[in-house]
Amino acid sequence: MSGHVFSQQINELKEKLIKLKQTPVIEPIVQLSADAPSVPVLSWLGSQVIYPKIYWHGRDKIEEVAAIGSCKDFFFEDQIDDDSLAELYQNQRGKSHGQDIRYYGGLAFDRSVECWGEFGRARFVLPRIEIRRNGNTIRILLNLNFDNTCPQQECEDALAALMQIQRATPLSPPKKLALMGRSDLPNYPRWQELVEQVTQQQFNKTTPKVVLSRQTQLEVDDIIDPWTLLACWQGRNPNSFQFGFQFSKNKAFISCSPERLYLRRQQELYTEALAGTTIRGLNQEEDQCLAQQLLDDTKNSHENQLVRQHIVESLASLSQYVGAEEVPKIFKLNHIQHLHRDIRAQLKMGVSDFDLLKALHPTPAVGGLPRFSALNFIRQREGYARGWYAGACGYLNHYESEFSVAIRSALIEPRRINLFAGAGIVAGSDPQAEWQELENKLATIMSILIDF
Ligand SMILES: C=C(O[C@@H]1C=C(C(=O)O)C=C[C@H]1O)C(=O)O
Ligand SMILES: [Mg+2]
Repeated sequence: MSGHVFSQQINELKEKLIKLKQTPVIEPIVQLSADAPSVPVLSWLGSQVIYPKIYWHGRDKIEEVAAIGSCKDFFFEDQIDDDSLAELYQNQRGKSHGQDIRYYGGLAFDRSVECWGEFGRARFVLPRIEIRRNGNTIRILLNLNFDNTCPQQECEDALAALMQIQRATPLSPPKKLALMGRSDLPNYPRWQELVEQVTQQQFNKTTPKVVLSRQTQLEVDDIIDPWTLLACWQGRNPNSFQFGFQFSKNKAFISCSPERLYLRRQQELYTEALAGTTIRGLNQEEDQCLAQQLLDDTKNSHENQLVRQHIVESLASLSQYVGAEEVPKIFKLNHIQHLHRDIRAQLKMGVSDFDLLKALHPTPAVGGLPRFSALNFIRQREGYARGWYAGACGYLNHYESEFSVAIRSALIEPRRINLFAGAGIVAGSDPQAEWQELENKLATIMSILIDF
Protein backbone atom coordinates (compact mmCIF):
# COMPACT_ATOMS: atom_id res chain seq x y z
CA MET A 1 0.00 0.00 0.00
CA SER A 2 2.95 2.34 0.50
CA GLY A 3 2.99 3.00 -3.25
CA HIS A 4 -0.41 4.58 -2.90
CA VAL A 5 1.00 7.38 -0.78
CA PHE A 6 3.99 7.90 -3.03
CA SER A 7 6.14 8.32 0.09
CA GLN A 8 9.36 7.40 -1.68
CA GLN A 9 8.63 9.76 -4.56
CA ILE A 10 7.67 12.55 -2.21
CA ASN A 11 11.05 12.18 -0.50
CA GLU A 12 12.77 12.19 -3.86
CA LEU A 13 10.97 15.40 -4.84
CA LYS A 14 11.80 16.94 -1.46
CA GLU A 15 15.49 16.28 -2.05
CA LYS A 16 15.27 17.80 -5.50
CA LEU A 17 13.57 20.83 -3.98
CA ILE A 18 16.37 21.26 -1.45
CA LYS A 19 18.96 21.10 -4.24
CA LEU A 20 16.96 23.59 -6.26
CA LYS A 21 16.91 25.99 -3.31
CA GLN A 22 20.70 25.96 -3.26
CA THR A 23 21.13 26.77 -6.94
CA PRO A 24 20.45 30.12 -8.53
CA VAL A 25 17.10 30.32 -10.33
CA ILE A 26 17.63 29.85 -14.05
CA GLU A 27 14.09 29.97 -15.36
CA PRO A 28 10.90 31.37 -13.82
CA ILE A 29 9.01 28.08 -14.24
CA VAL A 30 10.65 24.87 -13.08
CA GLN A 31 9.33 21.32 -13.18
CA LEU A 32 10.63 18.49 -11.00
CA SER A 33 9.61 14.88 -11.51
CA ALA A 34 9.74 11.42 -9.95
CA ASP A 35 8.62 8.05 -11.28
CA ALA A 36 6.21 5.87 -9.36
CA PRO A 37 4.27 2.65 -9.72
CA SER A 38 0.75 3.01 -11.06
CA VAL A 39 -2.28 3.91 -8.92
CA PRO A 40 -5.92 4.30 -9.98
CA VAL A 41 -5.82 7.91 -11.11
CA LEU A 42 -9.45 8.92 -10.53
CA SER A 43 -9.44 7.38 -7.06
CA TRP A 44 -6.25 9.25 -6.28
CA LEU A 45 -7.82 12.51 -7.42
CA GLY A 46 -11.00 11.84 -5.49
CA SER A 47 -8.95 11.40 -2.32
CA GLN A 48 -7.09 14.70 -2.58
CA VAL A 49 -7.85 17.78 -0.53
CA ILE A 50 -6.25 20.57 -2.59
CA TYR A 51 -8.13 22.56 -5.22
CA PRO A 52 -8.34 22.93 -8.12
CA LYS A 53 -8.70 19.27 -9.01
CA ILE A 54 -8.35 18.48 -12.69
CA TYR A 55 -8.71 15.23 -14.59
CA TRP A 56 -7.86 14.66 -18.23
CA HIS A 57 -7.97 11.53 -20.37
CA GLY A 58 -7.57 12.02 -24.13
CA ARG A 59 -9.76 10.12 -26.53
CA ASP A 60 -7.27 7.87 -28.26
CA LYS A 61 -4.45 8.03 -25.81
CA ILE A 62 -3.46 5.82 -22.98
CA GLU A 63 -2.19 8.74 -20.92
CA GLU A 64 -4.35 9.72 -17.99
CA VAL A 65 -3.71 12.82 -15.87
CA ALA A 66 -4.80 14.10 -12.48
CA ALA A 67 -3.69 17.47 -11.20
CA ILE A 68 -4.11 19.33 -7.92
CA GLY A 69 -3.43 22.84 -6.80
CA SER A 70 -1.92 25.55 -8.92
CA CYS A 71 1.23 27.61 -9.10
CA LYS A 72 -0.10 29.84 -11.85
CA ASP A 73 -3.77 30.51 -12.40
CA PHE A 74 -5.05 32.56 -15.32
CA PHE A 75 -8.64 33.34 -14.39
CA PHE A 76 -10.80 35.63 -16.51
CA GLU A 77 -13.99 36.61 -14.82
CA ASP A 78 -14.59 39.45 -17.26
CA GLN A 79 -14.49 39.53 -20.99
CA ILE A 80 -11.13 38.77 -22.54
CA ASP A 81 -10.45 38.78 -26.25
CA ASP A 82 -8.47 36.16 -28.13
CA ASP A 83 -5.58 38.46 -28.91
CA SER A 84 -4.99 39.39 -25.27
CA LEU A 85 -5.19 35.73 -24.27
CA ALA A 86 -2.73 34.83 -27.03
CA GLU A 87 -0.30 37.50 -25.88
CA LEU A 88 -0.51 36.45 -22.24
CA TYR A 89 0.12 32.83 -23.11
CA GLN A 90 2.96 33.65 -25.49
CA ASN A 91 4.61 35.61 -22.72
CA GLN A 92 4.01 32.83 -20.18
CA ARG A 93 5.37 30.15 -22.46
CA GLY A 94 8.64 32.01 -22.75
CA LYS A 95 9.16 31.46 -19.03
CA SER A 96 10.25 27.86 -19.35
CA HIS A 97 11.88 25.51 -21.78
CA GLY A 98 10.45 22.53 -19.92
CA GLN A 99 9.00 20.15 -22.52
CA ASP A 100 6.30 18.83 -20.25
CA ILE A 101 4.85 22.07 -18.93
CA ARG A 102 1.11 22.06 -19.51
CA TYR A 103 -1.59 24.61 -18.77
CA TYR A 104 -4.93 22.85 -18.29
CA GLY A 105 -8.19 24.71 -18.59
CA GLY A 106 -10.99 25.87 -20.75
CA LEU A 107 -12.78 28.57 -22.63
CA ALA A 108 -16.48 29.12 -22.07
CA PHE A 109 -18.80 28.56 -25.01
CA ASP A 110 -19.50 32.29 -25.34
CA ARG A 111 -17.00 34.60 -23.73
CA SER A 112 -19.13 37.69 -24.20
CA VAL A 113 -21.49 36.66 -21.41
CA GLU A 114 -21.01 35.96 -17.72
CA CYS A 115 -20.07 32.47 -16.79
CA TRP A 116 -20.37 30.18 -13.75
CA GLY A 117 -18.45 32.18 -11.14
CA GLU A 118 -15.14 30.53 -10.49
CA PHE A 119 -14.98 28.86 -13.93
CA GLY A 120 -14.86 32.23 -15.60
CA ARG A 121 -14.98 33.02 -19.27
CA ALA A 122 -11.59 31.38 -19.52
CA ARG A 123 -9.38 29.74 -16.94
CA PHE A 124 -6.02 28.01 -17.34
CA VAL A 125 -3.94 26.52 -14.58
CA LEU A 126 -0.35 25.39 -14.25
CA PRO A 127 -0.99 22.72 -11.61
CA ARG A 128 1.15 22.52 -8.50
CA ILE A 129 1.21 18.72 -8.69
CA GLU A 130 0.35 16.42 -11.56
CA ILE A 131 0.34 12.68 -11.84
CA ARG A 132 0.51 11.29 -15.37
CA ARG A 133 -0.13 7.62 -15.91
CA ASN A 134 1.12 5.79 -18.96
CA GLY A 135 0.30 2.11 -18.69
CA ASN A 136 1.86 0.80 -15.48
CA THR A 137 3.96 3.79 -14.62
CA ILE A 138 3.20 7.14 -13.14
CA ARG A 139 5.20 10.29 -13.25
CA ILE A 140 4.66 12.76 -10.46
CA LEU A 141 5.39 16.31 -11.53
CA LEU A 142 5.94 19.23 -9.21
CA ASN A 143 5.75 22.68 -10.77
CA LEU A 144 7.35 25.81 -9.32
CA ASN A 145 6.73 29.36 -10.34
CA PHE A 146 9.51 31.79 -9.40
CA ASP A 147 8.02 34.62 -11.37
CA ASN A 148 7.40 37.56 -9.01
CA THR A 149 7.62 35.32 -5.93
CA CYS A 150 10.20 34.92 -3.23
CA PRO A 151 12.09 31.72 -4.20
CA GLN A 152 12.24 30.51 -0.59
CA GLN A 153 8.51 30.96 -0.16
CA GLU A 154 7.72 29.23 -3.46
CA CYS A 155 9.79 26.21 -2.39
CA GLU A 156 8.00 26.20 0.98
CA ASP A 157 4.61 26.29 -0.75
CA ALA A 158 5.58 23.46 -3.06
CA LEU A 159 6.79 21.42 -0.12
CA ALA A 160 3.58 22.09 1.78
CA ALA A 161 1.55 20.86 -1.21
CA LEU A 162 3.65 17.70 -1.41
CA MET A 163 3.00 17.05 2.27
CA GLN A 164 -0.72 17.32 1.67
CA ILE A 165 -0.84 14.49 -0.86
CA GLN A 166 -3.32 11.92 0.40
CA ARG A 167 -3.26 8.17 0.03
CA ALA A 168 -5.45 6.97 -2.87
CA THR A 169 -8.54 5.40 -1.36
CA PRO A 170 -11.23 3.78 -3.52
CA LEU A 171 -13.91 6.10 -4.85
CA SER A 172 -17.11 6.13 -2.85
CA PRO A 173 -19.33 3.55 -4.52
CA PRO A 174 -22.21 4.82 -6.69
CA LYS A 175 -25.43 5.26 -4.75
CA LYS A 176 -29.02 5.19 -5.90
CA LEU A 177 -30.29 8.74 -6.13
CA ALA A 178 -33.91 9.67 -5.82
CA LEU A 179 -35.03 12.28 -8.31
CA MET A 180 -36.80 15.09 -6.45
CA GLY A 181 -37.42 17.29 -9.45
CA ARG A 182 -36.49 18.03 -13.05
CA SER A 183 -36.66 21.27 -14.98
CA ASP A 184 -35.74 21.87 -18.60
CA LEU A 185 -34.60 25.22 -19.88
CA PRO A 186 -35.90 25.92 -22.51
CA ASN A 187 -38.95 23.75 -21.95
CA TYR A 188 -40.66 21.96 -24.82
CA PRO A 189 -43.11 24.72 -25.87
CA ARG A 190 -40.26 27.23 -25.98
CA TRP A 191 -38.02 24.75 -27.81
CA GLN A 192 -40.68 24.30 -30.46
CA GLU A 193 -40.85 28.07 -30.98
CA LEU A 194 -37.08 28.35 -31.25
CA VAL A 195 -36.76 25.49 -33.74
CA GLU A 196 -39.51 27.07 -35.83
CA GLN A 197 -37.71 30.41 -35.81
CA VAL A 198 -34.44 28.84 -36.93
CA THR A 199 -36.03 26.74 -39.67
CA GLN A 200 -38.15 29.61 -40.95
CA GLN A 201 -37.14 30.11 -44.59
CA GLN A 202 -36.14 33.75 -44.43
CA PHE A 203 -33.93 33.22 -41.35
CA ASN A 204 -32.52 29.95 -42.61
CA LYS A 205 -31.38 31.51 -45.88
CA THR A 206 -28.85 33.67 -44.05
CA THR A 207 -28.26 31.45 -41.01
CA PRO A 208 -28.36 27.85 -42.24
CA LYS A 209 -27.50 26.27 -38.87
CA VAL A 210 -28.03 27.10 -35.20
CA VAL A 211 -27.20 24.55 -32.54
CA LEU A 212 -29.89 24.96 -29.91
CA SER A 213 -29.40 23.45 -26.53
CA ARG A 214 -31.09 22.77 -23.24
CA GLN A 215 -30.08 22.72 -19.61
CA THR A 216 -31.76 19.98 -17.60
CA GLN A 217 -31.60 20.47 -13.85
CA LEU A 218 -32.08 17.41 -11.71
CA GLU A 219 -32.71 17.86 -8.02
CA VAL A 220 -31.57 14.80 -6.10
CA ASP A 221 -31.69 13.63 -2.52
CA ASP A 222 -28.00 13.14 -1.88
CA ILE A 223 -24.53 14.51 -2.50
CA ILE A 224 -23.00 13.32 -5.78
CA ASP A 225 -19.31 12.62 -5.98
CA PRO A 226 -18.22 13.99 -9.39
CA TRP A 227 -15.25 11.62 -9.71
CA THR A 228 -17.35 8.53 -9.01
CA LEU A 229 -19.82 9.72 -11.61
CA LEU A 230 -17.06 10.39 -14.13
CA ALA A 231 -15.57 6.94 -13.50
CA CYS A 232 -18.95 5.33 -14.25
CA TRP A 233 -19.44 7.47 -17.33
CA GLN A 234 -16.00 6.71 -18.70
CA GLY A 235 -16.73 3.00 -18.39
CA ARG A 236 -19.70 3.42 -20.74
CA ASN A 237 -17.92 5.53 -23.37
CA PRO A 238 -14.25 4.57 -23.32
CA ASN A 239 -13.77 6.02 -26.82
CA SER A 240 -14.62 9.54 -25.61
CA PHE A 241 -12.53 12.24 -23.96
CA GLN A 242 -13.05 12.21 -20.23
CA PHE A 243 -12.29 15.22 -18.14
CA GLY A 244 -13.26 17.21 -15.10
CA PHE A 245 -12.52 20.58 -13.52
CA GLN A 246 -13.26 21.36 -9.90
CA PHE A 247 -12.07 24.72 -8.61
CA SER A 248 -13.84 24.47 -5.25
CA LYS A 249 -15.68 21.91 -3.17
CA ASN A 250 -19.22 22.67 -4.28
CA LYS A 251 -18.97 22.85 -8.05
CA ALA A 252 -17.47 20.40 -10.51
CA PHE A 253 -17.76 20.26 -14.27
CA ILE A 254 -17.31 16.82 -15.80
CA SER A 255 -17.57 15.64 -19.38
CA CYS A 256 -17.43 12.47 -21.40
CA SER A 257 -17.25 14.03 -24.85
CA PRO A 258 -16.75 12.25 -28.14
CA GLU A 259 -15.68 15.47 -29.85
CA ARG A 260 -12.17 16.69 -30.50
CA LEU A 261 -11.69 20.38 -31.13
CA TYR A 262 -8.10 19.73 -32.15
CA LEU A 263 -4.91 17.89 -31.42
CA ARG A 264 -1.78 19.73 -32.45
CA ARG A 265 1.58 17.97 -32.61
CA GLN A 266 4.13 20.60 -33.57
CA GLN A 267 2.70 21.79 -36.91
CA GLU A 268 0.48 18.74 -37.48
CA LEU A 269 -3.18 19.37 -36.77
CA TYR A 270 -5.92 16.80 -36.28
CA THR A 271 -9.50 17.94 -36.07
CA GLU A 272 -12.90 16.69 -37.18
CA ALA A 273 -16.50 17.32 -38.09
CA LEU A 274 -18.74 15.45 -35.66
CA ALA A 275 -22.41 16.18 -36.27
CA GLY A 276 -25.47 14.20 -37.26
CA THR A 277 -27.03 11.77 -34.82
CA THR A 278 -29.13 8.65 -34.50
CA ILE A 279 -29.73 6.03 -31.82
CA ARG A 280 -28.07 2.59 -31.47
CA GLY A 281 -29.91 -0.53 -32.53
CA LEU A 282 -30.94 -3.27 -30.14
CA ASN A 283 -29.00 -5.80 -32.17
CA GLN A 284 -26.17 -5.69 -34.69
CA GLU A 285 -28.44 -5.85 -37.72
CA GLU A 286 -30.68 -3.03 -36.53
CA ASP A 287 -27.63 -1.01 -35.48
CA GLN A 288 -26.13 -1.36 -38.94
CA CYS A 289 -29.43 -0.41 -40.53
CA LEU A 290 -29.67 2.76 -38.40
CA ALA A 291 -26.07 3.63 -39.30
CA GLN A 292 -26.85 3.29 -43.01
CA GLN A 293 -29.96 5.44 -42.65
CA LEU A 294 -27.87 8.09 -40.90
CA LEU A 295 -25.32 8.05 -43.74
CA ASP A 296 -28.12 8.38 -46.30
CA ASP A 297 -30.12 11.05 -44.50
CA THR A 298 -30.08 14.53 -46.07
CA LYS A 299 -30.70 16.57 -42.92
CA ASN A 300 -27.97 14.81 -40.94
CA SER A 301 -25.50 14.90 -43.86
CA HIS A 302 -26.14 18.61 -44.16
CA GLU A 303 -25.46 19.11 -40.43
CA ASN A 304 -22.09 17.41 -40.83
CA GLN A 305 -21.21 18.95 -44.17
CA LEU A 306 -21.63 22.50 -42.82
CA VAL A 307 -19.20 21.74 -40.01
CA ARG A 308 -16.63 20.19 -42.32
CA GLN A 309 -16.83 23.02 -44.81
CA HIS A 310 -16.49 25.69 -42.17
CA ILE A 311 -13.53 24.04 -40.43
CA VAL A 312 -11.69 23.56 -43.71
CA GLU A 313 -12.30 27.19 -44.67
CA SER A 314 -11.26 28.52 -41.26
CA LEU A 315 -8.00 26.59 -41.36
CA ALA A 316 -7.09 27.57 -44.93
CA SER A 317 -5.22 30.77 -44.08
CA LEU A 318 -3.38 29.11 -41.16
CA SER A 319 -2.26 26.03 -43.06
CA GLN A 320 0.03 24.86 -45.82
CA TYR A 321 -2.34 22.00 -46.41
CA VAL A 322 -5.85 21.07 -45.23
CA GLY A 323 -7.66 17.87 -46.09
CA ALA A 324 -10.98 16.42 -44.97
CA GLU A 325 -12.54 13.01 -45.50
CA GLU A 326 -15.01 13.14 -48.37
CA VAL A 327 -17.29 10.45 -47.05
CA PRO A 328 -18.36 10.47 -43.40
CA LYS A 329 -17.83 7.48 -41.13
CA ILE A 330 -19.92 6.35 -38.19
CA PHE A 331 -18.78 7.09 -34.63
CA LYS A 332 -20.55 4.80 -32.16
CA LEU A 333 -21.23 5.66 -28.55
CA ASN A 334 -23.08 3.81 -25.83
CA HIS A 335 -26.57 5.05 -26.74
CA ILE A 336 -26.12 7.01 -29.96
CA GLN A 337 -24.09 7.13 -33.18
CA HIS A 338 -22.79 10.15 -35.08
CA LEU A 339 -21.51 11.11 -38.51
CA HIS A 340 -17.80 11.81 -38.32
CA ARG A 341 -15.21 13.18 -40.74
CA ASP A 342 -11.51 13.44 -39.97
CA ILE A 343 -9.82 16.70 -40.93
CA ARG A 344 -6.05 17.17 -41.02
CA ALA A 345 -3.86 20.15 -41.63
CA GLN A 346 -0.22 21.06 -41.83
CA LEU A 347 0.03 24.39 -40.06
CA LYS A 348 2.15 27.28 -41.23
CA MET A 349 5.13 28.09 -39.03
CA GLY A 350 4.27 30.45 -36.20
CA VAL A 351 0.58 29.52 -35.94
CA SER A 352 -0.19 29.42 -32.22
CA ASP A 353 -2.77 27.56 -30.16
CA PHE A 354 -4.73 30.76 -29.72
CA ASP A 355 -4.84 31.27 -33.49
CA LEU A 356 -6.39 27.81 -33.62
CA LEU A 357 -8.81 28.40 -30.78
CA LYS A 358 -9.87 31.66 -32.38
CA ALA A 359 -10.38 30.02 -35.77
CA LEU A 360 -12.12 26.89 -34.54
CA HIS A 361 -14.04 27.65 -31.37
CA PRO A 362 -17.01 27.41 -31.37
CA THR A 363 -17.36 25.28 -34.48
CA PRO A 364 -20.73 24.95 -36.23
CA ALA A 365 -21.04 21.59 -34.44
CA VAL A 366 -22.01 23.47 -31.27
CA GLY A 367 -22.58 27.07 -32.39
CA GLY A 368 -23.88 27.38 -35.91
CA LEU A 369 -23.29 29.12 -39.17
CA PRO A 370 -22.44 31.91 -39.73
CA ARG A 371 -20.87 32.02 -36.29
CA PHE A 372 -21.77 35.59 -35.43
CA SER A 373 -25.43 35.30 -36.32
CA ALA A 374 -25.86 31.88 -34.70
CA LEU A 375 -24.18 33.02 -31.46
CA ASN A 376 -26.37 36.07 -31.37
CA PHE A 377 -29.48 33.97 -31.70
CA ILE A 378 -28.31 31.64 -28.93
CA ARG A 379 -27.31 34.50 -26.65
CA GLN A 380 -30.63 36.29 -27.05
CA ARG A 381 -33.10 33.41 -27.12
CA GLU A 382 -31.82 30.19 -25.62
CA GLY A 383 -32.65 31.49 -22.16
CA TYR A 384 -29.79 30.22 -20.03
CA ALA A 385 -26.01 30.73 -19.85
CA ARG A 386 -24.12 27.78 -21.33
CA GLY A 387 -21.01 28.42 -19.27
CA TRP A 388 -18.37 25.80 -20.09
CA TYR A 389 -20.90 23.51 -21.75
CA ALA A 390 -19.84 23.33 -25.44
CA GLY A 391 -16.71 25.25 -24.45
CA ALA A 392 -13.17 24.20 -25.30
CA CYS A 393 -11.40 22.19 -22.59
CA GLY A 394 -7.92 20.77 -22.71
CA TYR A 395 -4.29 21.69 -22.29
CA LEU A 396 -1.68 23.90 -23.85
CA ASN A 397 1.89 22.74 -24.31
CA HIS A 398 4.72 23.97 -26.47
CA TYR A 399 4.85 20.85 -28.63
CA GLU A 400 1.49 19.22 -28.28
CA SER A 401 -1.86 20.70 -27.30
CA GLU A 402 -5.24 19.09 -27.24
CA PHE A 403 -8.78 20.36 -26.77
CA SER A 404 -12.11 18.64 -26.61
CA VAL A 405 -15.50 20.25 -27.13
CA ALA A 406 -17.19 20.04 -23.74
CA ILE A 407 -20.49 18.44 -24.79
CA ARG A 408 -22.04 15.44 -22.94
CA SER A 409 -21.18 17.31 -19.82
CA ALA A 410 -22.58 18.02 -16.38
CA LEU A 411 -22.16 20.68 -13.74
CA ILE A 412 -22.40 19.03 -10.35
CA GLU A 413 -23.55 21.00 -7.32
CA PRO A 414 -24.68 19.77 -3.92
CA ARG A 415 -27.92 17.85 -4.50
CA ARG A 416 -28.23 19.16 -8.03
CA ILE A 417 -26.96 18.00 -11.41
CA ASN A 418 -27.14 20.25 -14.45
CA LEU A 419 -27.04 18.29 -17.68
CA PHE A 420 -26.61 19.83 -21.12
CA ALA A 421 -27.54 18.69 -24.59
CA GLY A 422 -27.81 20.42 -27.93
CA ALA A 423 -28.86 19.61 -31.47
CA GLY A 424 -27.93 21.19 -34.78
CA ILE A 425 -31.02 22.84 -36.22
CA VAL A 426 -30.96 23.10 -40.02
CA ALA A 427 -33.60 23.29 -42.76
CA GLY A 428 -35.82 20.24 -42.33
CA SER A 429 -35.36 19.95 -38.55
CA ASP A 430 -38.49 18.90 -36.72
CA PRO A 431 -38.92 20.26 -33.16
CA GLN A 432 -40.11 17.00 -31.71
CA ALA A 433 -37.44 14.87 -33.36
CA GLU A 434 -34.74 17.31 -32.23
CA TRP A 435 -36.14 17.27 -28.66
CA GLN A 436 -35.91 13.49 -28.78
CA GLU A 437 -32.32 13.84 -29.99
CA LEU A 438 -31.55 15.80 -26.80
CA GLU A 439 -33.03 12.97 -24.73
CA ASN A 440 -30.94 10.44 -26.65
CA LYS A 441 -27.79 12.43 -25.94
CA LEU A 442 -28.57 12.33 -22.21
CA ALA A 443 -29.43 8.63 -22.20
CA THR A 444 -26.02 7.40 -21.02
CA ILE A 445 -25.62 9.78 -18.09
CA MET A 446 -29.30 9.33 -17.17
CA SER A 447 -28.94 5.57 -17.11
CA ILE A 448 -25.97 5.93 -14.76
CA LEU A 449 -27.78 8.31 -12.44
CA ILE A 450 -30.85 6.15 -12.32
CA ASP A 451 -28.68 3.10 -11.63
CA PHE A 452 -27.10 5.01 -8.74
C1 LIG B 1 -24.37 19.96 -29.20
C2 LIG B 1 -24.21 18.67 -28.98
O1 LIG B 1 -23.79 17.79 -29.95
C3 LIG B 1 -23.53 18.23 -31.26
C4 LIG B 1 -24.71 18.09 -32.13
C5 LIG B 1 -24.92 16.95 -32.89
C6 LIG B 1 -26.17 16.82 -33.73
O2 LIG B 1 -27.04 17.69 -33.70
O3 LIG B 1 -26.32 15.82 -34.43
C7 LIG B 1 -23.99 15.93 -32.88
C8 LIG B 1 -22.79 16.06 -32.25
C9 LIG B 1 -22.37 17.40 -31.80
O4 LIG B 1 -21.86 18.09 -32.88
C10 LIG B 1 -24.44 18.05 -27.63
O5 LIG B 1 -24.28 16.85 -27.48
O6 LIG B 1 -24.78 18.80 -26.71
MG1 LIG C 1 -28.44 16.50 -34.96
